[in-house]
Amino acid sequence: MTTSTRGAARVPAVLVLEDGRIFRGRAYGAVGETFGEAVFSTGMTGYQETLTDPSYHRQVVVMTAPHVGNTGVNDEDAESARIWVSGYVVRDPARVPSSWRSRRTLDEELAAQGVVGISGVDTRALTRHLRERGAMRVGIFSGNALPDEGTMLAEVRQAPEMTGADLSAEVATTETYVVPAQGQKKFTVAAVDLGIKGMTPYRMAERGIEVHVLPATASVEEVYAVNPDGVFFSNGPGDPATADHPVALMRAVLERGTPLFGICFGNQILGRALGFGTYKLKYGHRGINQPVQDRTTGKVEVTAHNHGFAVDAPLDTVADTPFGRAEVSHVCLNDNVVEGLQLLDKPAFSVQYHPEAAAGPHDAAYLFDRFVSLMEGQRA
Ligand SMILES: NC(=O)CC[C@H](N)C(=O)O
Repeated sequence: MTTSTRGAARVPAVLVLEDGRIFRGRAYGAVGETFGEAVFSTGMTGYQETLTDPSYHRQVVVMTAPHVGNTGVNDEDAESARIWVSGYVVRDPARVPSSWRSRRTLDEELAAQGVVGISGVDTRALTRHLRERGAMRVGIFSGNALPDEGTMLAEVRQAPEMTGADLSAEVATTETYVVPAQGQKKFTVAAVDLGIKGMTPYRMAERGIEVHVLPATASVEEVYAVNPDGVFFSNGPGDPATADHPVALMRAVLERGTPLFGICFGNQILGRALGFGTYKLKYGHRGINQPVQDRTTGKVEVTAHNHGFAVDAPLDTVADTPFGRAEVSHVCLNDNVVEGLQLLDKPAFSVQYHPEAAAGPHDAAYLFDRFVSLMEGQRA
């Protein structure tokens, strides 16, 4: 059993929002200072997957679940090789984790990876504030001698904004690697890594797909050098309005008519490739309990989300695009945000949420089967 050292718990910490609101608490994880965009996640569980999701790069994640760290940190559930959140905000951290898989406490893991957090925060009040005012920049400062409030606020206001941030290259692989198909190999997919989560190639591999994960900077030639049956565009951090290279790459794939699937950032890139705009949501969707309707079947699914931007596409008309007709295939039932796109004249579709479900319910796993069907259709 692992027990927490809880050494940092006696050190004071302050959370300073860019609009001047301040929350006081205690250090959690590493002691120091950090900056990012304050966002909240409504997942009751799955914190290890959240922390290691590269799409959270440069974001300070506020957990709305009041009790965090209960199952410690294990060696199996990370979605990438490191924690990507720039800061972590919790109300009441577990004092002693309890799970047969736990190897370390969350407090220890955050400290070991140098991630500055804060505990003892009224996360309900903070979340309500972010819902009212929108996601904004934030700083966490911990230590026994903290700067005065004016100095901290000035530092927060100097931190970079999420709008206009081009971050994929900071998180994506620089070398191509292959995730082998499980069982008999049926298809080859070129997956463009914009910040991919580990579960995504795994979901393809378990369907007989050999996945070649390529850097975000991959050229059209590099994509087609693997002789793909399908091309995949991953999730990733940052503002999709900056993703000009992936948009150009995707247009080349659409031109050739290769089956195409995109998740999250990949959905925003498909939106842009088709000529739609993207925009920043007031406070985004993050968590594992978001209702989405698949308009192609009418079915409602409960899904995992992590997005701060969305595609601006017409909800009720079929759009004419440079690649033929396109429609909104999925919509969020909370706020009517576009959650999926599909082309009617080409084998291409995408969703704004996370069918790989890490963490989250498995309702949307059928989307990987849809991708397989597109590749089968292309061979027939
Ligand atoms: N998970 C993702 O791919 C997020 C996409 C994009 N960075 C957003 O916040 O909307």
